[in-house]
Amino acid sequence: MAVKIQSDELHQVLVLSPPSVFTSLESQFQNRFQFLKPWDSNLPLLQFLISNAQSVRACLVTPGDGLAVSSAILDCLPSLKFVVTASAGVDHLNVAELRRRGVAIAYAGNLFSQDVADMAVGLLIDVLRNVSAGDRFVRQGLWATQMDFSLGLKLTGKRIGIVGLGKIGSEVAKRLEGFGCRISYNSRTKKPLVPYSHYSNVHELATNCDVLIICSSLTEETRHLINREVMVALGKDGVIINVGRGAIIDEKAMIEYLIQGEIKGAGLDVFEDEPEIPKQLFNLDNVVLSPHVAVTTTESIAGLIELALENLEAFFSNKPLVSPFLD
Ligand SMILES: O=CC(=O)O
Repeated sequence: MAVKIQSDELHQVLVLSPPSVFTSLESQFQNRFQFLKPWDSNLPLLQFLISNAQSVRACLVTPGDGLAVSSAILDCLPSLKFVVTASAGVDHLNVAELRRRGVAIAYAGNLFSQDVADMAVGLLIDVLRNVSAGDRFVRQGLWATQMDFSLGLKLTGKRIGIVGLGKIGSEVAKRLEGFGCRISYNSRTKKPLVPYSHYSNVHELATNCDVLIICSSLTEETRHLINREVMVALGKDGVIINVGRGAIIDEKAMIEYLIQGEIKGAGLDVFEDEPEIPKQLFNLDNVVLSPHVAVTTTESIAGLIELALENLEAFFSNKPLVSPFLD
């Protein structure tokens, strides 16, 4: 659906993060909004904001660029009333501080859920059936000379533990039911209408599953939720898939356990200190690595731009936001 232009006025919007999905598709915002881009200036960020952004009311941010929307930044933006993030997760925003300052937040909501769920299943099949490892084996010319390519593991019938049964987790469950898997989940409270087994304790979930799929958001409660004890409970044939946030897993412990064979394998789209990846992971054939792209498809990015435009239009027209982040 095309966004209707409400007025001829060109609203200024600060793009806080360095060149991103928003700036690569800037032409779609033109005639409606004018981007203010700090990185085009030689001034340090805060100085740029003090000199140029005093009247800016809205800004766009993307996660994963190491730039948290800190109090120091907000202090330089006295007129800011609206932040749009290009993400479903909001762990890069200081939500409490934004709330305190009366700044509204719009986010991607459920826009990416199906794509992320597809990726989780893709990573799981890859880890279990050695898809990427097989690709390396063939490309390296080893097929004709070596007959010992490792056996994969069957997906059908696997006991899947979903950590965080929100929209993404539910989409993962739906897909894996189709593969004949048995689904359980961990969340604070049991969901009344859900047919899957509920474990309020992630350790118990791991004890009763072959695979853990991390779909939750990163909060102080979920940081390092998947720790050594949970990995030991998952066991030597256990597989971990992470499409949530890197820091939900104790990454150092996981790498140690992957090397020692204490868990079987992992499929990882997110990392604790991304885009910095621990080098030990590069040598592990039982790990599939992905550069935090579970959310990004051509279709999802088109949807994201449309959503950002609709949210900006709603904000500047004093209408309800299309995808407000409400906690
Ligand atoms: O990880 C990506 C997102 O939070 O949208």
